[in-house]
Amino acid sequence: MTRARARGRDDRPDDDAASTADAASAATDAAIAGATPMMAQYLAVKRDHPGCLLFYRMGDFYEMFFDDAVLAARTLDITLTRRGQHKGEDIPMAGVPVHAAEHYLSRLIRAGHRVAICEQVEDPTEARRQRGYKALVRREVVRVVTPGTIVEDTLLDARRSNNLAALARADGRLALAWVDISTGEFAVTGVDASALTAELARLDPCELVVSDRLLARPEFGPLLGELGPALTPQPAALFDPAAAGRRVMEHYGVGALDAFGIESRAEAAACGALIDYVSLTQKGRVPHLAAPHRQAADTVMAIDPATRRSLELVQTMAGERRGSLLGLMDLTVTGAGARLLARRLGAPLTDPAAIGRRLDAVDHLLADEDLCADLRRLLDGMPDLERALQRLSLNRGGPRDLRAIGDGLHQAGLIRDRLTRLGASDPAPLGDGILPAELADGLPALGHHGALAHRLRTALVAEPPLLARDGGFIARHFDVALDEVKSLATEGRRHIAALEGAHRRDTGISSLKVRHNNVLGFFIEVTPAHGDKLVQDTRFIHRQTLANAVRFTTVELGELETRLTRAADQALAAELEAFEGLIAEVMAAADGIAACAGSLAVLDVSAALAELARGRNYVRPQIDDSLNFAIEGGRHPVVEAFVEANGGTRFVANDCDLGGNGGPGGDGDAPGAADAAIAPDAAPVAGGRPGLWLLTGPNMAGKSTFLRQNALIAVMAQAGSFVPAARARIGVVDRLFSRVGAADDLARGRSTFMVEMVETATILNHAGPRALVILDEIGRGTSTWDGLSIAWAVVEHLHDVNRCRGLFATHYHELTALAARLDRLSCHTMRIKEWQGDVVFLHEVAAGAADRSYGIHVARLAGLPKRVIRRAEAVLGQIERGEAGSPAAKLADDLPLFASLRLPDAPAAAQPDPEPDTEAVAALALKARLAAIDPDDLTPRAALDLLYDLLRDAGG
Ligand SMILES: Nc1ncnc2c1ncn2[C@@H]1O[C@H](COP(=O)(O)OP(=O)(O)OP(=O)(O)O)[C@@H](O)[C@H]1O
Repeated sequence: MTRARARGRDDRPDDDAASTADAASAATDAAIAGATPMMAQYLAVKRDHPGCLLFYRMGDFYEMFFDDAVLAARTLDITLTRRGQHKGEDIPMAGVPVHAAEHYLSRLIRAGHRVAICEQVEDPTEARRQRGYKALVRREVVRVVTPGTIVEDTLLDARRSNNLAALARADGRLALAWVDISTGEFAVTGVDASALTAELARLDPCELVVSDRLLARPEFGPLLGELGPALTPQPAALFDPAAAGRRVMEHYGVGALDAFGIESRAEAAACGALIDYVSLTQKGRVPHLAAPHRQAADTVMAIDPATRRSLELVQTMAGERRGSLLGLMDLTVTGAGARLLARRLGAPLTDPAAIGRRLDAVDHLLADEDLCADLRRLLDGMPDLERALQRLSLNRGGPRDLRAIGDGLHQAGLIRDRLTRLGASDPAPLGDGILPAELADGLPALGHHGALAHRLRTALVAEPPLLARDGGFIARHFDVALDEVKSLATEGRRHIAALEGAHRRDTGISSLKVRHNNVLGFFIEVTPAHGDKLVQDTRFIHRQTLANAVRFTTVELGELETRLTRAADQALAAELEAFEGLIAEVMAAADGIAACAGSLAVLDVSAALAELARGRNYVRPQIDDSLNFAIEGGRHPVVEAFVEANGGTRFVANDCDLGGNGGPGGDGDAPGAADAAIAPDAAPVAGGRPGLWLLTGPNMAGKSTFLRQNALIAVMAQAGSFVPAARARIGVVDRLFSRVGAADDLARGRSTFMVEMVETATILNHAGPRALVILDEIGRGTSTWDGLSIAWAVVEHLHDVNRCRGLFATHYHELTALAARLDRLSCHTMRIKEWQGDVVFLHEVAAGAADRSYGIHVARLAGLPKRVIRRAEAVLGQIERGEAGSPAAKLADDLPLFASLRLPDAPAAAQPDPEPDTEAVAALALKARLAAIDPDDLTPRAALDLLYDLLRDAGG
């Protein structure tokens, strides 16, 4: 469903939508009436699946007609042709071969389309036998492929979740439910309208199902419309809370929703709508889904979409995983581990005890290097249990998935053995070798599957084919009857070889061969030179003459073939029966297998984070309920890796202390209720510092890097990872805001400055005392005075109203004057050294304020022409010299901003808004222009032109 479609409904009442749908349906009915039987069947199926491209099965092809064909030809770059006529007009047609359909499907889905797969549901020969030569084969849609309902490996990214979400509203409350069909995870949460975009940004669903009625509401339509092709409107009836609740209870066979912690009718509606939608697209077949897990709204750190983007948590601004925080941190060795790590990083926790549990596991595996290495070795190459299970549960799996489950469960047993062996053979570095809860709790799920693993591994050959219909996947000795049928087939092949030998002897043609193809079956082939000889021989029946071969058959060969085919059919039927039986055994253990897969993912993530901490020298953060934010020797994880990988200088570590005096519960050193989460060897880090740092310093000195690294450290720590620092103590951050770097949003008609202001407004309206706010160069996108005024007021607001922890980087050095008045604001600067007229960036953060920006120095480094640099230096010199008592100072004096500096207690609204002194501005500009002239550089002609210009500008 496209954005245009979704948008189009925004301002349309439901009745109109219904009447449009009725009109479309009436038009289709009329079209069906005049069509050939096949076209009538096609049009009827198409009518029943609005909004979908229809893949209509014709023999070995899926064919598309009319507009579908035109669209598919354009998207897939395939030939657009014609097939017959409809109402006197050619029917456009495009087709894709069935064996390559997945490839084309993936491209259509990625392009935002939905595809209904319409299969032949009876054998064409049977149809003709029953209903005559012209009988039309029955066809049905067996599945609707949408971005959120795919499970095939070729269509999925192994290391990314594929969330399908549903948004519901009931009794004025909103709820979001989401499921990853490829893994079976299912969760639901209540959500505030104000937090909806943040929540959707976290889940990053590839498809969002929403009722058309909700979409028609002005407060949701445009907002959700921005999700573009991922939006799937559905009739409001799908979201009826009572019916949806019943659907959930039915699906799980429970009598009440309390078992899942589902609290509101909106939550029930979202869960039920999701199950219904899956069932609709899978034509009644719902895959294995874990029971919905209810996530309380405040258990994860809220991070809005702009912050996620600017911090490049899971992908860079350019959309790459490489170069993002996840790209750096992801040392997992399994797809399930990678998906779990991405989820954790996207949703850092806020409960110190839960974070501590994760950190304990990392700590343990960091200390026990052997265990960590063994786990990673055993996990490496582990099949994707979750996804194999889901494919099997949807009847879309193959023998390879069954074998994957057998191998995965077997490997899980080895991992369990290795974990329980701990203490007996290991030095047990943490004292007694007892596993931390995060790892120990997963142990039971890893066991108990030995018998099933053994059965699957003995039933299936080591490398089975992808599709069951190809046969040849059941191992020898698994089924005596099958072995017998198979030996018949093998024997038959021996008989054929013997027959070939006999015919060669009889005819004296040594080049005679018995061959096989799909059209003729088995046949005898000789070269044309020997053809006549066999034609004369009555035992040989002529079948075909080609340029370089003549083909025959014999009665004996025909009989042998029949015996062989029968044996092969029997063998395949027996294999398919065994296949179904094995799937049933796997599905009976589905919950246990899913739990096992979950435990393996946790182990993979814990071991990967331990490996990361070891390799990069990260430390365990101390997380508690205070309002501290004390980082000693912090580093930017990604920039550090980049600087060091490129043979540059070492990354300079910096402290950041936003300790929380003055805030609620904000005693700097009191660890609060979360002592359990504190690392055993951690000593308290100094607390009680002001909450807001104003950071000034030259361009390129490392301000943005410093800002970002502190935000990233908070994310990493609360996601349960060690952090790049010498020591870190963090009172949980409940919301993270970052406005770093500028980007315009032309698609939404917003300029760079507008985007900056919208994002700043979000922060000022939502940041509470537990938030961490990172603001970089607010106000730079407009004129100097406007920008400075805005930055000034923003700092005051953050300090007085939001009272949050924050870092504010700016080139407006004038802001440092605020520190005298705002007690929680302290000034810091990036240190540099001036040496022989050059500037050396030390990348060190120190107390104090910068006096200049050295922008011209950076411009020189960037290679601006010498002439421009000289001119810029002259302009700057003039402006700086003119500061005292000059028109510039007068101008500054007149501005309301500085007036408020002089009278800090006067309410801002009471200040008059004097007109700027335009004459002073003109005089200043003229002076700057004159100072920038280098007479030796001018030709006589240019000098004359300049003189005329100056006279004109001066009004002469
Ligand atoms: N602590 C550090 N140690 C080593 N190199 C650093 C450090 N911080 C920053 N750098 C290097 O300096 C470069 C510039 O840093 P950054 O973009 O943070 O500067 P900035 O002060 O924000 O600049 P601007 O004001 O121009 O935006 C980085 O790309 C990085 O290579």
